[in-house]
Amino acid sequence: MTGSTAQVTGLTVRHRRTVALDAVDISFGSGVHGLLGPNGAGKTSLIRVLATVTAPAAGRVTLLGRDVSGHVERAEVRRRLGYLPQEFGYYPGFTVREFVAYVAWLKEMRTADVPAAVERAVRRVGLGDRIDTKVKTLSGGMVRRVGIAQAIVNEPELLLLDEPTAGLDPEQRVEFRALLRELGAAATVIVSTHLVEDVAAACSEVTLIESGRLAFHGSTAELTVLGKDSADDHGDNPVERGYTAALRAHRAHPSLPVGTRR
Ligand SMILES: Nc1ncnc2c1ncn2[C@@H]1O[C@H](COP(=O)(O)OP(=O)(O)OP(=O)(O)O)[C@@H](O)[C@H]1O
Repeated sequence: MTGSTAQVTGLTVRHRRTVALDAVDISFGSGVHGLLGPNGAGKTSLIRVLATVTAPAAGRVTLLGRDVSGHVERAEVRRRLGYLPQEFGYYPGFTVREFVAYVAWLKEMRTADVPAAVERAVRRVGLGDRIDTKVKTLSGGMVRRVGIAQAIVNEPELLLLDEPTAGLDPEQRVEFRALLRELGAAATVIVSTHLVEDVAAACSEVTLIESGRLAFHGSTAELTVLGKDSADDHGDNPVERGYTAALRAHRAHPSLPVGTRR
């Protein structure tokens, strides 16, 4: 892994009395990173901090070489990142082209570059033939793909996708994983998912969060080995067994992330 694109140290996020992330240290370099963990583990909280949507209660966040506690740095970083929120809002009267172009404008892309960038992003998510369709008339899975198109329109160096495969049918998921691998060749891609198959198929690195702490950070191959070495056989495939083994090891010794590489 070369230099880190996103790094957090001592990251603490609170939602009123709930501690969503508890002094987490982690860094992400180029490639596709899967973010896994049980419901309520803190995945969305981490992605929202990396997207500069939420300010942490404590800790330092460095994205694309900039400390984003300053608003000038934050504005610069926002132009260079892409973000698909878990619940993504859109203007229903907009066509796909209008909506993705609107996001390009928000990211302050050069006006002359926008039309071609919009067409390319929409084609990459397989919606080229729907580009002039109103978003509100599309299926849930297609709307999700519009969400991915708006996240990649500026060819981001850091791409954050919160459950991008939710609502996609099996064929779309397979195509989407191929797109993820392609995007990960040039950028740092962080994808939260509940589907261990997404991680096995598309991610080179895995970060497992549990109760606001890091339970595992390493390569997908390392997680798989953990599953092979495990005495119990919970899970239908090697990565699922690795996931269960890492969670159990973390629950037994919560202060020791398994496989952590700095
Ligand atoms: N707006 C909020 N107000 C209060 N508590 C919140 C809020 N958002 C998240 N939380 C709490 O923070 C913790 C972490 O939530 P987060 O959404 O980051 O988890 P997650 O891993 O993304 O979960 P899921 O897999 O269910 O999407 C949970 O205990 C959750 O209940």
